[in-house]
Amino acid sequence: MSPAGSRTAGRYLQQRLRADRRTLIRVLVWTGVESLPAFVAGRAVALAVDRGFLAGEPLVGGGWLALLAVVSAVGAFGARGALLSTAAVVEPLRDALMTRTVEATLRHALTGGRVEQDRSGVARLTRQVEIVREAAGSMLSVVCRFAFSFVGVCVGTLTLEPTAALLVFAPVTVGVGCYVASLRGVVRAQMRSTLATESLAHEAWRLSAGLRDITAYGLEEPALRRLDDVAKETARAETALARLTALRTLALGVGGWVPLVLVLLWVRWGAQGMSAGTVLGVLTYIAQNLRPAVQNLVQGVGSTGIRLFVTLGRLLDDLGTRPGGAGSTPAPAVAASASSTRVGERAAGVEIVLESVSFSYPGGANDVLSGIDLRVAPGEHIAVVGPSGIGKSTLASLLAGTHRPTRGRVLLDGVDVTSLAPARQAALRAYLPQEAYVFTGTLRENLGYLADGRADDRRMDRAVTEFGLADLVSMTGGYGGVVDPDALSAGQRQLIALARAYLSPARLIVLDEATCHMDPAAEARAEGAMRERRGTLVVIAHRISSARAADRVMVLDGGAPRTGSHDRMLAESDLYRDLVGLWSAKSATP
Ligand SMILES: Nc1ncnc2c1ncn2[C@@H]1O[C@H](COP(=O)(O)OP(=O)(O)OP(=O)(O)O)[C@@H](O)[C@H]1O
Repeated sequence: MSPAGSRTAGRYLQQRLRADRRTLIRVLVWTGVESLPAFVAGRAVALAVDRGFLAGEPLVGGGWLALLAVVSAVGAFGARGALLSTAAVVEPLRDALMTRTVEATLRHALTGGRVEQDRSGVARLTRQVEIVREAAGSMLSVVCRFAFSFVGVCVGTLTLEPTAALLVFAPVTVGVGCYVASLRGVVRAQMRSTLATESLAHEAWRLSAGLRDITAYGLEEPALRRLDDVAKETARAETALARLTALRTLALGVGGWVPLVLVLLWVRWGAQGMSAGTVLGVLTYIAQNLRPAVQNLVQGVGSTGIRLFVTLGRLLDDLGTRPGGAGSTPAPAVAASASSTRVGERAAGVEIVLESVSFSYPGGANDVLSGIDLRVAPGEHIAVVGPSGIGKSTLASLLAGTHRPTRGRVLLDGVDVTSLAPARQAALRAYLPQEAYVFTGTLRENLGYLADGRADDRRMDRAVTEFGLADLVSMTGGYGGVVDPDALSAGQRQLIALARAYLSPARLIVLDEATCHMDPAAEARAEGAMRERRGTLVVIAHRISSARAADRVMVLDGGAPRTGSHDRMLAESDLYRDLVGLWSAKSATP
């Protein structure tokens, strides 16, 4: 991602919106209809109170409220139109990005690129395109709704009491204005933080890959200094981002709460002879319409908006600056492991759906897992975290079909996993528990055990490079050498099991702490290779690096599980924050 990425993204979005003005106007018209209640709500409440209920005319009061109900129904109809017209803006954007992705891939393939690498890259870019589509739709709705609600509230309040309108208009303009002005900096800080995190991963990877040479040449100190510099830059970038993100709360406070406080103070001490209906009307405008609109705007722009700019910036960077770049967007740590060694035939991902899944062990008094709902998209990479004994391994075995839910269903590509014949199950998914299974036999037999006879030496070479098994191959004297499981370390056994799953045609891989006996560098390398392999990946994580690298984290805490990105879970889940703290402390302990 180049630093100009967000500017490129902004220009691209502007071009797209300008090119389709008519659809954009439709969005505005429908959002206007949707926002009608914001124009009339306070006024209708004021009239209902003053001319109806307080004037002893309940029918008149009821009539005004009924009118408000009708306007709300029209607003709901408008919401439908707004949604459809937003889709009409966003879908062509998605199509255009997809077309560029496919064109770039074909161009690369025709000019001698590696088709295998492109395939995996297209999957990654497709995911990015989907993120852009969702975020662009959401941003368009949020911004248009805020604009109409703000105008509606100002106009409505003006018709009720001009001074109150000023008390609303001024703080919202200041709060939202300052926030919008700070956004450029926030996007830059977000990009800096993303780049710094990636550099850190890259540096750590380089270091671990070259450890032997570093020790041989006595270069430990400069290598550590370099890593230290990158780590410090990451810390600085994260701190700067956190500071700017705090502005969001300030903007919410100024734009959302200050108007309410000012109006209440003014009613108490400044307003002369203001009717009860007018006070209620103004408060209705603020509480019902203005505050939610400000909140949605600030939160939406702060998370979805930034994601949109950062993702689109990266995507355009990859498609534009590297015409053949459709296959070249892995994070550097992954890219390093994704050398020229790719498995020739890649599996497409499995869709996982959990429908109200509960499970208790026979004789157990309570459910270990209760009412879990989850959808994992094909090709998605999800990390499951939670305290010891919460049911992570149980969940893994339910996904693999080795346990049957007490209630609910686990569907793989729409089929109940427990209804699949064992051979079909085994072909669809590879499930690796903590203790890896290695048998007395040749290394070739061990590695190719799940590959259905399709793992030739060329593919095995690739797996060996990906997982750093070269030493083991020399130790056994080649693929034909016999492996003695008792002579291997637990980490070596896990590497063999991982390489075996990697070579299998399984479209779902479930790793239940399957890397727990490896050192962090070997683990990062192995998980990187698994991510590159495409297919759906579920990792029961026991290190922060696994959770950070996943598309989504699922936090099991005994209640309904939460899922979201690493950053989102950090912000939303106390338990996840605690776990991350614990992991960080552990990894810092010598
Ligand atoms: N075969 C079993 N029979 C009865 N209870 C079991 C069995 N296996 C696990 N449990 C219990 O189910 C609960 C969840 O266990 P599970 O191994 O899924 O948790 P976990 O979160 O993966 O733990 P850890 O992080 O320590 O691996 C625990 O209370 C455990 O004692």
